[in-house]
Amino acid sequence: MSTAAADPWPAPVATEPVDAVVSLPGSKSLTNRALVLAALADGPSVVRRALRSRDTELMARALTSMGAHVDTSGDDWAVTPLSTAAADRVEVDCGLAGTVMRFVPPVAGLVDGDVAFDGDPHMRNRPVGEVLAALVALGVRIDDGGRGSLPFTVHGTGTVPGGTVVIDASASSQFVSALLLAGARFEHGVDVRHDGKPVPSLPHVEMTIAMLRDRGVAVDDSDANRWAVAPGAIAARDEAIEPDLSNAAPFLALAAVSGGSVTVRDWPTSTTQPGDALRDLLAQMGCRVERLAEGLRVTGPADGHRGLVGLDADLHDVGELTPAVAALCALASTPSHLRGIAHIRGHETDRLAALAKELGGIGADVVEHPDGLSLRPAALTGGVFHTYADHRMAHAGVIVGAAVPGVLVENVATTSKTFPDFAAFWSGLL
Ligand SMILES: O=C(O)C1=C[C@@H](OP(=O)(O)O)[C@@H](O)[C@H](O)C1
Ligand SMILES: C=C(OP(=O)(O)O)C(=O)O
Repeated sequence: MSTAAADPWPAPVATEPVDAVVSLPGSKSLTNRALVLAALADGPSVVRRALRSRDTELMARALTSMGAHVDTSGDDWAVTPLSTAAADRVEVDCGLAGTVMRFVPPVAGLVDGDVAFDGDPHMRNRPVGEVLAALVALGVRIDDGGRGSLPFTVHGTGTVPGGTVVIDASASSQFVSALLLAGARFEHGVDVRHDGKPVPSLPHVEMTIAMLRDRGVAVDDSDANRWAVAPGAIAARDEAIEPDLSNAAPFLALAAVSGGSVTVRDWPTSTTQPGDALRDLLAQMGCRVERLAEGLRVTGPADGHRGLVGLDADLHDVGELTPAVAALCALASTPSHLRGIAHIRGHETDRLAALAKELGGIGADVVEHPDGLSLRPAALTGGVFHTYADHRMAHAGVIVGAAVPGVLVENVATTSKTFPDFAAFWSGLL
């Protein structure tokens, strides 16, 4: 049962070193890929330990409304694939989920019927035009009123010719993943070539490729900036979802700021999740990071955040870790420079602007750059920390709030995008 947290929410302060072992919910990125692939598969699938959160429930609903079936009643979600029957006019709510807005339109092309997409107000600002233009080039009819953004309608016919397409995926790796996930079901497969500034979050493309190969799909990624998916069946799978390693960031950060230890159970020994980079980032900041039989344990410096050293890092590949990492940098005792993350201005909010404003608002010495942030040590104070409906801004707020009395996190409930009952879970650790 979820309980409504106060708004703004007084973030609990870690008055002593936290010592905790936590089991975290499943990965958003793995769950939503597994659901899409199951909907396109050659038989029924099971997605075990699926993440139950707003983004994954929106995905389950989108696929079900198009004619697949996702049974979300238990922890293991049974998926019956899409049928070839015509769908009635279907409406897909993308919420604020990039994975729904980008991954579902190629699937809609494979449905015989109209699928209308819209989402939260801010979702209309998040980029998707490259995916729509690519689908048009691959033979799908789309009406987006010439905007290249939500709302739009995909007029599916049940088949997509596919073939070669050139896109600029510098705004989001999800553009590439979207085309690859459904590409095997296009008549000629898909051959995606990227032309533009470097693709961010490339580990997420590697995650897509690994999941496709695991389902028997042939993917050629031997050339940089080119991914070719051969036409063919996508095998049904029974797969367990790993814990969400990006959502581990605030919990491991809690060890770092309190000078305690937090162990995340079931940390995979090998993974495609970019959150695995936290091991290295936290070690660079002065934490002890150990793999134990129980999971991954992070121990903060003896004097907590005062012992943290700043970070000079290019986060281009792992941009979604920026809010939590920036919060730690604001608390560190030496300067930091986070670079290579211009693209996170297109995330749930403009994260560079939001972090500069909100961390600055509680006393951080932070400078916003076109592609990053620099932070220097400063004494932080309490105050309201706005989240802009961004779950990871809420994570940043609770991290600084664990170290600094009087931080009030506005709309902490927005964490439900990728984590059920976050505020209650967090309070239980402090
Ligand atoms: O494919 C995915 O599951 C994701 C890709 C990344 O998106 P961008 O490439 O837009 O950064 C990441 O930030 C997002 O949280 C999840
Ligand atoms: C960028 C993110 O989400 P989305 O999948 O909505 O793009 C994120 O979770 O940090």
